[in-house]
Amino acid sequence: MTRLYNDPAEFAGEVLDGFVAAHQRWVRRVPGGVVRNTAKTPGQVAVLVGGGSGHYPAFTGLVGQGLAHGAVSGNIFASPSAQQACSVARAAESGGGVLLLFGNYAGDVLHFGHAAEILTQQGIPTKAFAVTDDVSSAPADQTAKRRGVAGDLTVFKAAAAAAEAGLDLDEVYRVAERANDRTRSLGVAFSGCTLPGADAPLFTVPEGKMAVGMGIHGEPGIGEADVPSADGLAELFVRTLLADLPSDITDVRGQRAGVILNGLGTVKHEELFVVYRRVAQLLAEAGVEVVDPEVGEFVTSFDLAGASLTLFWLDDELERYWTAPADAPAFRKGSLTPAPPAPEDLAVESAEQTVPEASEESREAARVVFTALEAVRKVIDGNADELGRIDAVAGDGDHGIGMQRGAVAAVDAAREALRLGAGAGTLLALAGDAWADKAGGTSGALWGLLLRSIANTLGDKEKPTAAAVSEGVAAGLENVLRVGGARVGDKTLVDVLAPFAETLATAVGESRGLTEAWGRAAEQADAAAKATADLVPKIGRARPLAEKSVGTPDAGAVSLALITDVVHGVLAERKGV
Ligand SMILES: Nc1ncnc2c1ncn2[C@@H]1O[C@H](COP(=O)(O)OP(=O)(O)O)[C@@H](O)[C@H]1O
Ligand SMILES: O=C(COP(=O)(O)O)[C@@H](O)CO
Repeated sequence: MTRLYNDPAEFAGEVLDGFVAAHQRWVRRVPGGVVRNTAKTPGQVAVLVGGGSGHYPAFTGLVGQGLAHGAVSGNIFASPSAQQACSVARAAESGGGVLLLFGNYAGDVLHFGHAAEILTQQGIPTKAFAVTDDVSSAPADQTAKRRGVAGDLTVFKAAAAAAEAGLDLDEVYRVAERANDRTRSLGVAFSGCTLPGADAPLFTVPEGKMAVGMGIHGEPGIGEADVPSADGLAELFVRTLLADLPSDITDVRGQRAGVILNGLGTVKHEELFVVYRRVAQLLAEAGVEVVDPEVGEFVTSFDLAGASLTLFWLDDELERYWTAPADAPAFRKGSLTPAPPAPEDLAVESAEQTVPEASEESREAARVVFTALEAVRKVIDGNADELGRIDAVAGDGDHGIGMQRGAVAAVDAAREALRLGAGAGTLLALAGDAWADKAGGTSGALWGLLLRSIANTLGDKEKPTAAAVSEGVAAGLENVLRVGGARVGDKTLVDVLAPFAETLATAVGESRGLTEAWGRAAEQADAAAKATADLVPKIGRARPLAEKSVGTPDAGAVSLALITDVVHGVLAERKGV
């Protein structure tokens, strides 16, 4: 149980406030996260790490000399937005480019990837890299599909030490890639975690059993076993990881490895030491020489009772970076010369917002779009708990909360845009950007993209026609497919968006008005959302839990169908746009 909180919605922000207040020697707060509070080294690559909140010391606790230059911090269990990553990167960079490092989760991949594009376009060369160390989340021949868990730390540490050593961006990226290729982790859990404000755990593990292959969001494991002794757990960990070696290691005898025994929440240091005692014996028996082992909490999941073991197979270069000194709030090694405090004022510019000139017809349409967004906010509010419940079956249970944050932000941005006299296109674009920024997560990125795609075809000059709306939805579908990489049948919101876009285009092609065409498409969307219950997920967080998800519809598909339905209501009331 997470007992100490104020307003659960404010939890992530308040964690950051307290963390910064307690660690001013290392960090300062900037919009989107934290950066080092020490002077920059001109020309050094800035290594930024990031992800959702709820995993301390990942990610903010790893900011400091020898480790990350900054951390981008999302809401609980939801990736931060591209806007947040850009803001932290601008504050942290010092002319050598930026490397963004994060675990391999759809939302993180989308937002950090987008941030890398934006920053590079703006003249800050930036690369993004996703860590994939969790052996239980995909087979050895599909390592790119694996999740990032406690092995985040070995990759962050190696890349950051390479940056500190003066390597350029391409070289630091190469080191991150090499460290990731040589990192493997396995986790287990004995009970689930409860998010602040929730009255039940996100998942449960039967009494006396442990979930094997547990992820850091409490994604249920790939198997279940009786709770073993401490030695039994050490044996499971070591046996599994020695059977999943990097491709360039055939014999472990004589190899050197960094080791992390990580507590995921409520497992005590004493228990970890008992497990580590046997891990060390087993590795020694296998002929593996352990270098700088770490036993403690490095990536957590609230009150999840669980642990993970990470092996980091070293070569000379990786060993140099693994053992290099570091000084961060939650990770210290060796000794280094303290850098002077940051002298510069990192205050981020906040420009007065303006909107492009719009025609009266487009401003009239903007009022309808605003009403539609308000209706979206209401329907999401009313269904947030149910969306969270559906998402928890095979995901991380945050879909309702994420959609709520996005919809609220979109309405606020749209209200401000109306006040400034925006046309329909600009209003929807600003609403989409705010949605992506405040929601984070996979659906935040995709909803931002979808709204922006529609906004682009509406523009601010013409009265939006049914054809323009339909083209915008089609462009949105194309962009979601391109960026998200899902296909129809993968059990995502694409399974609703595709038939919705197709039905809308057909009905508009038959010269139906927007309201009627949208109504037909919304009916189709509702049926398509229900039909996702029969599908087996092939992408995203639900994939490793494919069978568990059958019988429950996809959360993102359901929320999209709800939204198309309420927007139809608004159009019908207004007799079309
Ligand atoms: N690659 C993808 N393409 C399209 N939609 C996706 C993709 N991955 C996930 N989704 C959608 O996102 C929904 C989950 O949204 P959300 O809970 O906000 O994300 P997260 O899993 O990042 O917490 C899923 O139910 C699914 O509909
Ligand atoms: O939750 C996280 C990312 O999840 P998304 O599904 O990508 O939003 C974060 O905690 C791990 O970085």
